[in-house]
Amino acid sequence: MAGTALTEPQVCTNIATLAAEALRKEVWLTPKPGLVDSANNGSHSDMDLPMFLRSIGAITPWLHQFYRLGQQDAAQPATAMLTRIRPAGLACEQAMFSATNGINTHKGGIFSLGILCTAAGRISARQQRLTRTALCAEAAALTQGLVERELQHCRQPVTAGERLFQAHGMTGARGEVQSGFLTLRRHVLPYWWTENQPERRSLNALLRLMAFNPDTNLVSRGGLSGLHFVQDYARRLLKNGWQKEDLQAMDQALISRHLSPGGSADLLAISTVLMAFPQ
Ligand SMILES: CC(C)(COP(=O)(O)OP(=O)(O)OC[C@H]1O[C@@H](n2cnc3c(N)ncnc32)[C@H](O[C@H]2O[C@H](COP(=O)(O)OP(=O)(O)OP(=O)(O)O)[C@@H](O)[C@H]2O)[C@@H]1O)[C@@H](O)C(=O)NCCC(=O)NCCS
Ligand SMILES: Nc1ncnc2[nH]cnc12
Repeated sequence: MAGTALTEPQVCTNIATLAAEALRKEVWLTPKPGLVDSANNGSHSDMDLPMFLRSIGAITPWLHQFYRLGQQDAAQPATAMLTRIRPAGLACEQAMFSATNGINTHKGGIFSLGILCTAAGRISARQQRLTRTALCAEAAALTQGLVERELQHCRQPVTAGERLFQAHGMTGARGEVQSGFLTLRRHVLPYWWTENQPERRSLNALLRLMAFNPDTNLVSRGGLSGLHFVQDYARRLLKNGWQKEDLQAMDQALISRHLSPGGSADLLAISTVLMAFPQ
């Protein structure tokens, strides 16, 4: 799929399929520092590639459901949509947990891709052109005020994201989606075509994500020093040029520190989906 933007009618009915394909492409991509891939399980003792594939199979029907909900409720104001789709989001999370025996493989990915599929449903129901710009703007509209409502006003932090907002002001997945995927639009998508070979293209995009994405997984596992270690390492490789051997060495460095850029892995799948659309 990489390298060719499908014609709009195909894309607007296939975005959920695109998203599932992007998740499978992400987990098979190898070598991914600290992450599950076809070579090893990265910094994870409780996840492997077959588990990720089962998880993707479980959440795929829900990605189609998010698209349909977006179509059905296209006339609803954007700010009303999160409440309307959250039950599907939570049900999708339960489907993931059932497929993984309770392991969190794609919680962040469900949120980001669920919003994106909902956005595509709304745009296509309005007979508007499906573009990266329109999708990112609609995703931002659907999550407007989410950080303020769920993080700034959070009294008792429970999740990593809530704890890290209070400790460091990190907004995680919520902030990324609410900004219309600003990290991707600024640091990843403009550089997508600098690599001609599809595998290097995805690996370079992942490196750019590790260099610039404020990944709450890294901070919840290794503190701010863990995030800065990964960002500095990735920026050095981007500056000096890299080969697969460099990523294999980085993989060992992250594994030895129990670091996993799970948020960046999610955003790699999001980037793959967005790049199937015209600007
Ligand atoms: C909206 C929520 C999803 C927010 O959840 P939470 O309060 O936990 O907030 P975050 O920490 O911000 O995000 C959760 C996951 O999002 C990914 N992520 C992290 N940073 C970013 C970022 N900067 N941009 C985008 N996405 C980001 C990341 O997910 C991936 O990593 C997880 C696997 O890694 P691992 O280290 O194993 O994670 P843990 O199991 O937590 O650690 P260990 O126990 O193993 O040590 C996996 O989730 C990947 O996807 C963050 O983990 C949520 O509150 C919510 O509302 N969910 C309901 C669904 C819903 O609302 N749907 C509506 C429409 S679909
Ligand atoms: N390949 C991967 N390894 C670990 N966490 C992830 N989250 C999303 N994709 C992942």
